[in-house]
Formats: sequence, C-alpha cells, structure tokens
Amino acid sequence: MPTDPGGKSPGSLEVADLRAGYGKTLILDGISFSVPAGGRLALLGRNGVGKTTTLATLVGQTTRHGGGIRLDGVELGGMSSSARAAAGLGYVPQTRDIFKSLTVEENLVTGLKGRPRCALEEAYTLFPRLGERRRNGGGDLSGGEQQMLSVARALLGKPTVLLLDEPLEGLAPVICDTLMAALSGLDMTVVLVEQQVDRALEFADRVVFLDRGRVVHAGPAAQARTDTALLERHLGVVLAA
Ligand SMILES: Nc1ncnc2c1ncn2[C@@H]1O[C@H](COP(=O)(O)OP(=O)(O)OP(=O)(O)O)[C@@H](O)[C@H]1O
Repeated sequence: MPTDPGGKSPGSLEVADLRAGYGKTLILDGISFSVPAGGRLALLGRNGVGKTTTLATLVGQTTRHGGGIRLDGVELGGMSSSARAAAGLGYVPQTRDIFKSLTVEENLVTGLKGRPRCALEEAYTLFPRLGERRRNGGGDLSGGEQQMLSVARALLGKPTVLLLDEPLEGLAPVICDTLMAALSGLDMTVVLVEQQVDRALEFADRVVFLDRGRVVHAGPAAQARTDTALLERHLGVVLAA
C-alpha cells in the first residue's frame, strides 16, 4: 500500500451522522461508520434501505443535508464529485460505469487520470480477459467482462478507497469467483455493497447493516456470518453452514 509523507497508509474513511437523499427527500437519517486504512467493510441490508444512496452520497451524487465524510482527516462533504475522486475515492456503481461505444482499451484510457499509458498493463494483469478483448467494443462484452472493465477502470485512477455497488449482480458463479479473487488481492480500503451475503462477509473484516436509512448493527464480519438470528433479522436470510 502507498504511504503518505508522514509514513501512514492512506485510505482511512470516517462517515459521521450523514443525512442525505434526493432533493428534499431524506433517505439517510444519520449514518455513521468508519473504515481504517486497508479495511474492508461490507454494507448490507434489505432492498431499499439506502445502501446505494450511501455510496452515491460519499461520491457527491445526492443531496447532502448534513454530516461529514472525512478521508484521511480531510472533509469531502463540500467537494465536487471530481474533487472527491482526486482525493482518493474510486466508485464502481451498480450500473457498471463503462462506455459501450468505446473499445475496452479506450474505456481504460479514460480511467488513467493523467497516468502514463503503460499503466494499462495493471488492468490486463488483474484481468487477463480484458487484455484478450482490448480491441472489442465495451457493448460487446459479457456482463462479467463489463464488470471487470468497470472495476479495472476505477482502479487505474489509483484510489485509496474503493466503493463497490453490487459488483456480482447477475454474474455466473465462476465469474463471481474471478472478481472476488481479484478484489481480495487489492491493497486498499474497500466498501462493498453486495446481495451475495456469504461472499460479502467472507471478503470483509467488518459489517454494517442498514435499515431505513440508519445503521442498525456494526461489528466483525466473521461474527455476523455465524449469527443466524442477526442475519435473519436484518436481511431475512440464513446462510448455508
Ligand atoms: N434517484 C432517486 N430519487 C428518489 N428516490 C430514490 C432515488 N434513488 C433511490 N431512491 C429511494 O431511496 C431509497 C433507498 O434506495 P437505495 O437504492 O439507496 O437502496 P438500496 O439499499 O441500495 O436498495 P437495493 O438493494 O434495492 O439496491 C429507496 O426508497 C429508493 O426508492
């Protein structure tokens, strides 16, 4: 992991009493959580509880009504989305943020943010499939390849915190394995929203459950995996033993 001049690893995220929504409609009603540099947080909850809104608020795509978002002690709340990206937030939205009319390589170039073109090799090393398909159009890729492209493009910007919104949605189990293996090798802070609870809890070290725009539980992911009452209460699921 890169270190700052003071020798501390970057990527410490602190969200304090965040209140946000769409226009005047409040969805997040005072959310607080923190992730240390290099930590992995799973953000879970039933449909419509505000998980996507939380990530969208972190990157400045909603209306913030109050509260703070600090990255390595720097308040991001008043910044534009592009300034937050420059500060270190990388975002992979649920919609897979790729340009379908551009080739794989052209898509990746848009993620370079001023870095030299040779940095594209990082993406092809992480996902060799993208290297094989570098001249194919983004719209011609399978769902899994599009997701790899979306993740790789976000990583090329060298974020210190990666925000992932349901990266496994609609993907075959073998592609989910490939993606999770790549994500598990990353050396950065990650906030993961995911419906595949077992995979999310295996990946994460901490978990936060949301319900109706509030944090209703926060704790170690390993403990949550075996707490059937907790999972049933907040998600309505029971994991296979
Ligand atoms: N653009 C929008 N304008 C107004 N309301 C919205 C908008 N996007 C989401 N909402 C509302 O905000 C609430 C939270 O939605 P959000 O997408 O954050 O939930 P979620 O936990 O990510 O759900 P899911 O698991 O279904 O993706 C829902 O009631 C939703 O209808």
